[in-house]
Formats: sequence, C-alpha cells, structure tokens
Amino acid sequence: MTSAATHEHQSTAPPPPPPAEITYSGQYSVNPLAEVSFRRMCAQIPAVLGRIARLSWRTDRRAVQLLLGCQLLTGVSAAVVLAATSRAMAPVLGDGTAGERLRGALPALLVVALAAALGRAAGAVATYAERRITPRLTTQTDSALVEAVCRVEASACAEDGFSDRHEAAEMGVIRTHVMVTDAQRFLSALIRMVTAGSVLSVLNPLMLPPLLLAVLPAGVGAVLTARVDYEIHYANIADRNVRGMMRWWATESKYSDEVRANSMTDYLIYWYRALSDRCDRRSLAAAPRTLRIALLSALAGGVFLVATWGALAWLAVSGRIQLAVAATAVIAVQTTLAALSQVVVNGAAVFRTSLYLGDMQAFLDDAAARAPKRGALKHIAPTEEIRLEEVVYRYPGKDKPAVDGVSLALRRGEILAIVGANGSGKSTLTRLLTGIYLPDKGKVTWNGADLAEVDPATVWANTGLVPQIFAQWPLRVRENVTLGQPRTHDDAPVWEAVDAVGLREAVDDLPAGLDTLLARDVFGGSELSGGQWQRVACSRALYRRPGLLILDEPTSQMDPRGEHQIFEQIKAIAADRITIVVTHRLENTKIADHIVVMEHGRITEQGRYDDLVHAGGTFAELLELSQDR
Ligand SMILES: Nc1ncnc2c1ncn2[C@@H]1O[C@H](COP(=O)(O)OP(=O)(O)OP(=O)(O)O)[C@@H](O)[C@H]1O
Repeated sequence: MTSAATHEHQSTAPPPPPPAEITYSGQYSVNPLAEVSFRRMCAQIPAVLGRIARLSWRTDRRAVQLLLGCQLLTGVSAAVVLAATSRAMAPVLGDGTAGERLRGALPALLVVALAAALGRAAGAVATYAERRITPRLTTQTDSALVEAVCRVEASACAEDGFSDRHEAAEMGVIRTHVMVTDAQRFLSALIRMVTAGSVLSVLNPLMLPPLLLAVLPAGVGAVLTARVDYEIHYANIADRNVRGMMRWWATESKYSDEVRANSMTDYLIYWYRALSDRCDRRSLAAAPRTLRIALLSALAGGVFLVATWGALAWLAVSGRIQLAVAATAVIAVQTTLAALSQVVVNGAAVFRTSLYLGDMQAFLDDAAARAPKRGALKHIAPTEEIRLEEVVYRYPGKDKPAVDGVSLALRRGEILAIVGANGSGKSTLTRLLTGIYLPDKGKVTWNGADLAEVDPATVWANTGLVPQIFAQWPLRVRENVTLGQPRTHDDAPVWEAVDAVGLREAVDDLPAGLDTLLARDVFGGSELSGGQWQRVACSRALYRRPGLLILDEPTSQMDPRGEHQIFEQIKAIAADRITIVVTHRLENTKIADHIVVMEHGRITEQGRYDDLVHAGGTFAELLELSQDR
C-alpha cells in the first residue's frame, strides 16, 4: 500500500520548476553592443592587429618575424603569378600550332609554377610559425586571467556581477586560440587582394570599383552577423555561468554520493537541459535575423558581381581591351574576389575576437584596479597584539552589516573562542581579523599598525587558517601540507605537522606515503576520508607556525580521539601565538582564555567558560541545549 501510494505520488507529481530567469549582471561603463558597427570594425582592426602583434612579439619574436616574412613572400608570389600569367596569355592566344603556342608560353608558365609553389611553401611555414605562437599566447592570457582573479581584494569577488564578468572574460581566452590564425589569414588575404587589385587596375582601372562593391555587402553582412552573435553571447552569459557551475557540482565525483543517494540526478539533468535549452532558444530566435542578413548581403553582392562580369564582357566585346588582357583580367578578378572575401570574413573574425578581447581586457583592468593597494607598511613578526576597534562590515548588496561595531583585543599567548548562532558573523569576524576584508568602519590593527595601511602579504605570511570549508587540493600529501610555504626537501617538519594531527598511520597506509597524489579521479591517485582531509587542513595551518592561528570548526568531521588530539595540540603551541577557535561545540571552549558570544554581528556576551556557564545568558542556553538529549 505504502509503496503503491509513493509510486502514485511520483507519477502524478508536477514537473519540477524551471530554473529562474537569470540575467547578466556585469557592469561595463559602456554598452559594447551599441558600439558594434561597420565603421567601428574598420577603425578597430588596425588597433587589434597591433595588439595581437605586440602580444605575439612578447611571446616569440622569431616566430613573428618568420610569419611576417612568409606573408611578404605570399604577396610577392601572388603578384608574380598574375604578371607571369598575363605574359603567358599573349603566346597562348596568339597564332601558330598548339605546340608552338605552348612552347612560347613555357618560360612564363614555369615562373607561374615556381611562384605558386613558393606561395604554398610560405603559407605552410606561416602556419608553422602561427602554431608556435598560439599555445604560449593562450597560456599567457589564461594564466594572466587566473592570476588576476586570485589577486583581487576578496571583497571584490563578493560583488554582484564579478563572476559573470569573469565568465565573459573567459571567452577572451577561448578566442586567443584563434586570434593569431585569424590575424594571419586576414593579413595574407589583404596582401593577396592588394596585389591582385593592383594588377587588375593596371589592366583596366574601371574593373576595380564594381569589384569592391561586390564584396562590400558581404563585409557589412559579416559585421551585422558578428553583432547578433555577440548579442546572444551577452544574453547567455549568466545562464552559461550557472550551467558551468552546475555541471561541475553534478559531475564531480566528490559529490556523487549525495547526488545519487538523494535521487538528484533527474532534476539536475532536467535543470542542465533547461538552461541549455534557454540558451539555444535565444540562438534560434536570432537565426531568422542572420538569415535575412546573409540573403540581403548575398543579393547585393550578386548584383554588383554581375555588373563586374558585364563590364569585363563589354570591354572585351567592344575591343577596348585585348583578348589576352581580358583573359588575365578574368583570373585577376577571380583572385581579387577570393582575396576580398577572405579579407571580409577574416576581418569580421578579427573584429569579433576584438569584442571578446575587449571584455577580457576590461575585466583584467578592473581586477588590477581592485588588487590590494593598502600601503607600504610591513608587518614584522612576532605578532604581539591584534585589536579591533568598533569594526563594521557589510557584504555588498546586503542591508545589514555581518559584523556590527565589534571591539576586541588579543595578545600573544591567548586563546580566543568565538561562538554564536549560524549567520551571527563569526567567520566574517575572522576574515576581518586576518585582513582578508577591510572594515567599512573602525579599524583592525596588528602590533598597532592599521591593516588598511599594511602590505597584506606580510600579514598573511604570519597567519594560518583552517576555514570551515577547506580545499582538498589534487596534490601530493607533502604539498597538501606545505602549500603556501617555500618548497622543502626536508620531510622532518612535514612529518612533525602530520604527527601533530595524528595522521601518520593514515599516510603510512597510502601507496606512496607523502608522495601519494590525493586525487581519486586521477590515475594512481588516492582518496582520504572526510576527517582525514580535515586533519590535513589542520596540519597545513600548523606547519606554517603562524603568529595568528585561526581554526573555524576544525574538528567537525573528526572522531573524538582526533578532536582531543587537535585541542591538546592547540594548547601545547598556544604560548607563541594568538589562537582563535570558532566552534559550535561549546565544551571545546574550555581551553580558551576568553570567549565571545556573537549575535547579529555583535558581541553580546564575553568572559571565561566558568563565568559564562553560570551567567544565564545565550552561552548557558546554547550549552544546555547541546546537552539536552
Ligand atoms: N560571501 C558572502 N557574501 C555575502 N554575504 C555573506 C557572505 N558570507 C557570509 N555572508 C552573510 O553574512 C552573515 C554572517 O555570515 P558568517 O559566515 O560570518 O556567519 P557565521 O557566524 O560564521 O555562520 P555559521 O555558524 O553558519 O558558519 C550571514 O548573514 C551571511 O549570509
């Protein structure tokens, strides 16, 4: 009965709600779409080419020189091919037997063959040079983006739109893969076009204007299509960003238990499809527009092309040009036309790249402007005293402050415990204490110096933090412990940190001890349990021997033995540093010299364990609840 009822419930259940509409929340000072025009394309291309050249030059000078040399050779060979073809036409179309005519044209035809071969070889070498530049250029751009994100003030990441703008900038990195190819093809087509066009204007200047007109509509069409694509790209950024996150969470093996055992798979796939469908719908809605653009530009181009061929026929029939010249003109028109189309197509590609590179540059500039610039003061160990004076901090977009007027003084050798309900501001307070965030009001001082004026690197060289949600780095055990410290060849201090958290036995059991890669998904990698990972995070903080040690729920996944060992360790090393423990297990606060209770961002109670237990306040209430089973 129960199972039938459940089954019925499932089969009649309404479909899950679609994902909420998401709109791009990036904020650029100008709307880039408003700027997309044919005029802008023409004005922008030289600047973009210059930028690509500068970036490439910095990456591999010799490859750039090779590339430019090859472009020049391509142009010269195209000119020679056309000039020699023109020479060959006179004997080919002249009098005599076929053999005599061919013999007469042979020297010119040999030149055509040689020049064409040279052009092909130059093209192949140019591709080789481009392949030498592109991978390193992409790596540089990609690394610059990662570095920019890692180096911004943490508060910038919490701002609305930061993640979307980052996603938009990623497109710039993707376009870097093709930008040198696009630029190279554009230049090569431009050179071929100029050469063929020059030959054509020498044969008859009247031919050139209709030819240019024949390709112009294609150019306008390409820019309009680029604009539509860019518009769709913008409309889809937020959805793509969320979809990317969703994909990672849904497919990451670490979360697969949760996904499977909570039967989330169907909904996640539905959600993923729904987001993809929404992106597709936007693309499909734009398809008729791009079709109209393509048809109209083809029609206009076709009309002018017919005019070009008509002009050529008229010139030949009316005897205004010789037959040999007309034949060469046919080849020159074909060559110019092909080159012109390539100029337009690749010019549009370079232009399109420039739009995405513009987004990337805007993000990089923005990130550079948001890198910490706090002053030249340096924090020098030991850290004797940390003070908070009437500190207020509000997250961007939030109405209420997360920390609201907190004052505290911590001295070396002291252990402080911070307790309070979820969302009361404990973790935010630790971010302010370490200078990860700067307060909106009030100040945080280390040894008397305001953190707003101290180089944060010198502060963070003296901190060790075990956050609530810590990273499980896909690195070897050794690097997982030493990450953030100079490279070491001495394993003794690493083992010391491993012993301090009781992890030696687990490390010894791993296939390669400290050398074991902690990544289950990688061939040869191993995995630790949740509590073992937490011990690794604690050993990482202890290995740093920091002046300020912060442990935010450090033992939430540990067994009682592990928890006991960690707290014993904290007491044993407390004399040399300031220690802060954030915890919901109030029994653990017995080790603290001072306890603060936070509510709604404020300290509402403070004192020693024994005092607070009998004070009849929030601490006593929370303790009683934790013991009421
Ligand atoms: N990155 C963030 N962006 C915006 N708001 C945030 C961010 N982190 C925390 N908050 C908000 O700030 C308030 C305080 O959060 P905080 O994480 O400091 O609480 P907490 O006391 O550590 O909670 P818990 O016990 O659940 O860990 C909460 O209202 C939370 O929603």
